[in-house]
Amino acid sequence: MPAHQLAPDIPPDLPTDVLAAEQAHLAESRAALKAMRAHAQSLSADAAGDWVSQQILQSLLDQRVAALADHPDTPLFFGRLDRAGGERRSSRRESDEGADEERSDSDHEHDDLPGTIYVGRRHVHDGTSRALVIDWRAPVSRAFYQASPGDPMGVVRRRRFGYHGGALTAFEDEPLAEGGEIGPSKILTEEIERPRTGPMRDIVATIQPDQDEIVRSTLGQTVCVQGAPGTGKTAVGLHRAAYLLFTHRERLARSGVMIVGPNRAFLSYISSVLPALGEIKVDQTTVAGLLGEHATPEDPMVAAMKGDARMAAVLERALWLHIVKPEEGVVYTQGAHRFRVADYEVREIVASLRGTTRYNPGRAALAQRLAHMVLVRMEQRGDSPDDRVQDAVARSKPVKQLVDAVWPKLTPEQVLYRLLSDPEFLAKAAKSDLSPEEQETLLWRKPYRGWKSAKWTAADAALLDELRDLMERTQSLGHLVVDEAQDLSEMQLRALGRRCRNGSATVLGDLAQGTTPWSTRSWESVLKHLGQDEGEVTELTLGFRVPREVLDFAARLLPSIAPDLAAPQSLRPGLGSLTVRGGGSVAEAAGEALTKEGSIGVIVPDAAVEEVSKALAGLPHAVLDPDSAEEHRLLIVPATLAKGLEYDHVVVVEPADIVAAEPRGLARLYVVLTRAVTSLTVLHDKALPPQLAL
Ligand SMILES: Nc1ncnc2c1ncn2[C@@H]1O[C@H](COP(=O)(O)OP(=O)(O)OP(=O)(O)O)[C@@H](O)[C@H]1O
Repeated sequence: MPAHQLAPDIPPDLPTDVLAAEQAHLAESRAALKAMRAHAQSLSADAAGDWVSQQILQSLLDQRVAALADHPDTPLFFGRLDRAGGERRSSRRESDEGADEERSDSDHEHDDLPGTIYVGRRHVHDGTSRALVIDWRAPVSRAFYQASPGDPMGVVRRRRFGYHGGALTAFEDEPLAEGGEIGPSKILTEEIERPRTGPMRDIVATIQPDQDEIVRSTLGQTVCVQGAPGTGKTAVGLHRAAYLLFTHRERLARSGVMIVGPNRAFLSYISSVLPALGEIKVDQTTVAGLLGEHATPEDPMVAAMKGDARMAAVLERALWLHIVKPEEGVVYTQGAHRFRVADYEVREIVASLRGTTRYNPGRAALAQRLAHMVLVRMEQRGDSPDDRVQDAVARSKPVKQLVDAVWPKLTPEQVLYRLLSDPEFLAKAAKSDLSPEEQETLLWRKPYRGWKSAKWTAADAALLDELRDLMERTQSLGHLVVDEAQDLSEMQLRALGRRCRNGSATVLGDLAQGTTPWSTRSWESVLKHLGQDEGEVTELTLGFRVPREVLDFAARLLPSIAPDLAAPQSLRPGLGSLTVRGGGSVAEAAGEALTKEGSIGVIVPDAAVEEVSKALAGLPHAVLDPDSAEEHRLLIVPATLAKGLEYDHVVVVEPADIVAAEPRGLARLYVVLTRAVTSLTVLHDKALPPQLAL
């Protein structure tokens, strides 16, 4: 076991000379980072030739300066590796597959590394380019997360550092070269146990080996992670984004990386993790943010039907049904001359374009092909028209009129409006893909007066997006991280799939936490609809958030909501963390929680928010508001917004009402019962669901 198993306060048996040396290294690294920042600040964008280039260069320099900021409360390094041999050696030997394809600048500087390296949040070097701290994402840092006595990966000793505020106050050694077992790390446990305040924080210092495997999987690999509540899926997804951006900086700067989460409260909760890791250029959004903020309420049965992947073929037919069989040709007049394209020629062109192009480029191509035929006629007459003439003919009135009549200009809204309001048109588009009853389900009960006044729902947003893509190709990003993916409909998955068509994805979720009527039952199906069939499904099994006692309690719901999943495991026993109270007062429970350290979430049925807020009138509190930057220790959280969030102390009010509020209410209850880090208090006046009865 470690030579120096230490608490974060300076322990009496600490070898002070070793600690002093490490503190000196921290001071030296901080000074070097300051110098790197000063150097970046001194660089001028004036060297760039024109004004636009100057602005671009200046923005790059500003980003570089921002990335080099030293946050005094955040440890600059958290680990050290003493590698076999001790002499300077090359990190090339330790490179991994992904990093071989493309290397960041800082990696080039790692070619000749000292035998002892410090692993931290960013790369720091002194004036002679000696590496003082190495980025956790560099290939050589991998051993910090993966090395074990069974496979030391060339590491003799791993040292973990403990910090108090910004000061280095402890360390703990793990000898790796001597074989045998190493016990649990106290510093690691303390980091995991640290009370939560405010938004989610990064886990770079304590990423576990199985999590690290996912974080460092190569850019081309789509990974799908099934994991029980609190196993670190979200954390892993965010760290993978940071890892990929570091390893493939140039490529991903061009194509982009995006995080898609379940709601704005969740986005606000995770928003500071990537910036803390120096990654400020990642879009974080919700499905609604991506597909359109349409939120007209809708019967879940109808929404489920609209979310079915069979709609894709129906939409495709609906769009192409708008093409009218050409019955006439075109006559183009130039001076005294008339040039004709016959009706059968127009039919041939249309037939050859159909199915070989998206709708809008097809329209443009039809105009150009007609113009080209006119040009051929001109040439046959002895003229020598050039490309400009072809463009002019393509834009001419007779050609435009014919194109509009045969291949009409459309918007996605027009097509969907027609589909949802015209039974005959729907029947034609649906063919045998949808039964008459299913078609009936889709049709608006009360059609809108026109497509412009139609009010769209969240499920419609995915249909409109599908149509938009049939008209014009959607641009693909380099990598997409999709959180809480179990809740997405097949059509939503297709929409996200388009956005990583030429890239890859990290898909995160838990089949047991599916709360929508269209929640998936299998990850293979999710990958299929995402268009990433080759994706690898993997599982995280150890929970970091929820104490065992609480997790075991919540897991009683599993046989009813996800019978195929194994019971989740928790890292932390958390004895005494669970209280179940019949007839207890919410003000009293919240008051008790306020006497302890950390954040408090009072999770209530959505309909009870106001009532509970009144009951807590005597205590400073707020209702969870994703758009407010204000921080409150005591928050009332509507049950439907709790997904992905966590609080030190959770009070769950009236489980029976949470279950009764929606068709997958039991799964919702499982979600809310698994938000607690330290304690869970369940208050009920009504009977608990039978699965939970103690
Ligand atoms: N290796 C780790 N070291 C320290 N903390 C960790 C580690 N992995 C996860 N955590 C912490 O555990 C908590 C749960 O992580 P996270 O929210 O990523 O889990 P999740 O699997 O997405 O949960 P849920 O399914 O409930 O949304 C977070 O506070 C996270 O920081």
